[in-house]
Amino acid sequence: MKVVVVGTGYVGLVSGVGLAEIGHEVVCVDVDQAKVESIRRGEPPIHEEGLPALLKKQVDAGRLTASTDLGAALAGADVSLIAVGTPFDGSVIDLQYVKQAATDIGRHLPKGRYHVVCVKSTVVPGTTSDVVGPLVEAASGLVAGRDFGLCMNPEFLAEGTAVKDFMNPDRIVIGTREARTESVMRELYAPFARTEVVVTTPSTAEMGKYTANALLATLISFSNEIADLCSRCGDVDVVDVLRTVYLDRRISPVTPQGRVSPGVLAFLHPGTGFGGSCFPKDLKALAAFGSAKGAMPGILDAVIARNRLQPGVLVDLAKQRLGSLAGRRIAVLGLAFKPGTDDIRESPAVPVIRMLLDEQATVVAHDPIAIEPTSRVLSSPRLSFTGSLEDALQGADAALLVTSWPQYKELPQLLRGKDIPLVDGRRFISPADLPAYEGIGRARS
Ligand SMILES: NC(=O)C1=CN([C@@H]2O[C@H](COP(=O)(O)OP(=O)(O)OC[C@H]3O[C@@H](n4cnc5c(N)ncnc54)[C@H](O)[C@@H]3O)[C@@H](O)[C@H]2O)C=CC1
Ligand SMILES: O=C(O)[C@H]1O[C@H](OP(=O)(O)OP(=O)(O)OC[C@H]2O[C@@H](n3ccc(=O)[nH]c3=O)[C@H](O)[C@@H]2O)[C@H](O)[C@@H](O)[C@@H]1O
Repeated sequence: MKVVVVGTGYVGLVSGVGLAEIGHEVVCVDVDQAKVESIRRGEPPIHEEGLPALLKKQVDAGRLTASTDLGAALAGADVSLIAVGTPFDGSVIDLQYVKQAATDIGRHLPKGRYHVVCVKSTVVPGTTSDVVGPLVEAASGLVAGRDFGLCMNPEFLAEGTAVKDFMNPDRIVIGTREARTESVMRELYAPFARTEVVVTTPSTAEMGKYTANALLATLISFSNEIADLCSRCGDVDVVDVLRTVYLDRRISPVTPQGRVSPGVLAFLHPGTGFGGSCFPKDLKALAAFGSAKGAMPGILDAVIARNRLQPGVLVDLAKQRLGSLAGRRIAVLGLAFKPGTDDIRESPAVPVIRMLLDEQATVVAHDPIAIEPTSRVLSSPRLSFTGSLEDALQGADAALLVTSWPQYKELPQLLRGKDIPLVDGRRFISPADLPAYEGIGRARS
């Protein structure tokens, strides 16, 4: 099939490369000329494990091309996937990019063939049917469901593991009211024959995507709230508390050997809170959407509120350990919102560093790949960056672990014999491996 992906960010580019890998002819379209040129060279504009090799392979094979010319790209295409950003504008979801993409597609909709317009961006219920469909109809003069197909197909990949996630989907959700569109989408994903497919309405698909993110974020804030209670109890450690809870067959899967396996535990680590381009904005957009519909999204509001507190919890732990932070040298370990990416959007490292600077501390920030984007949003005469973990620890009064980069597993070895307490914002290091350890959700040592 010929597929056009509109918007070549994390979702668009990874989906495009993945669809090319399973045999489709893909054109990645973006308004950003620099991104298009980078993709044409076979160089991903984003950091994502496995993407450079796969992109190069598909570009070299001629299965994936990139363009700013949507009209040319759409000629002869079977499906277009809208994968543009859907930010939160402070009060509601901002659909300007989705609307523009829908209108642009409508203007160039292939005539004389059944083309499916599919929304992959995360959008509030009703967007595909009530916004995208009418805009494509208005721009094309054609009728949705009769002349062209309309579909919502949410994406569940996570940054850092995006390629692996796309190539091994847990489920495929096809939100459409049309049998013909369903069969086009089934053909698109036919190589993922073993994956469960949920066929439903576009609005249900939209709501399912938000609900998946909202549940994961709720589990994180729930764990963090319990962690806060644990830290006030003395001799209680949240890690074992959560292990006790989540090793329950009603929550976690049972292996063929009959043992309950970690399940959701494999994902959950109490800590500095969730960041990234999705959980924060999706939770806010869903809560705002609910309020506008007359619902009372109290749980969603509480999830957001708890998350705002978490960077401060980490800084407070450092203060409890060191007393005043004024004039102290603090190593902040990790800037990316999670390991495996150089994305710092809504990273808790940013408020952590701001709070440390407000406390008059001197900050040396370490990250293997996210220094450049962070230095564009944070600067102070008391803030420096380094790509060397040893340099970050040199002369530090304390180290604050914010992102669980695998190389931080070496910290017990690097800190041996040094009087540098580690304040673990991800419960990433075993307390037993360090003489001076503070961790979120654990009575103070
Ligand atoms: N980042 C992630 O891990 C995931 C994101 N999502 C959702 O997918 C959507 C896209 O997210 P990201 O890929 O992170 O966004 P992004 O911001 O990385 O990329 C969006 C791209 O769309 C381009 N664009 C904007 N308007 C355009 C237009 N009219 N025509 C062509 N290109 C246009 C931008 O230049 C940009 O390259 C969002 O709704 C997000 O919530 C869903 C699952 C995972
Ligand atoms: O809709 C999206 O954009 C995506 O959002 C998340 O993916 P992502 O934000 O890339 O990464 P996650 O691994 O979910 O982590 C999000 C944030 O939560 C934090 N987190 C995660 C787990 C945890 O226990 N505690 C915690 O604070 C991470 O450090 C990170 O800051 C979801 O996991 C994806 O399924 C979804 O497709």
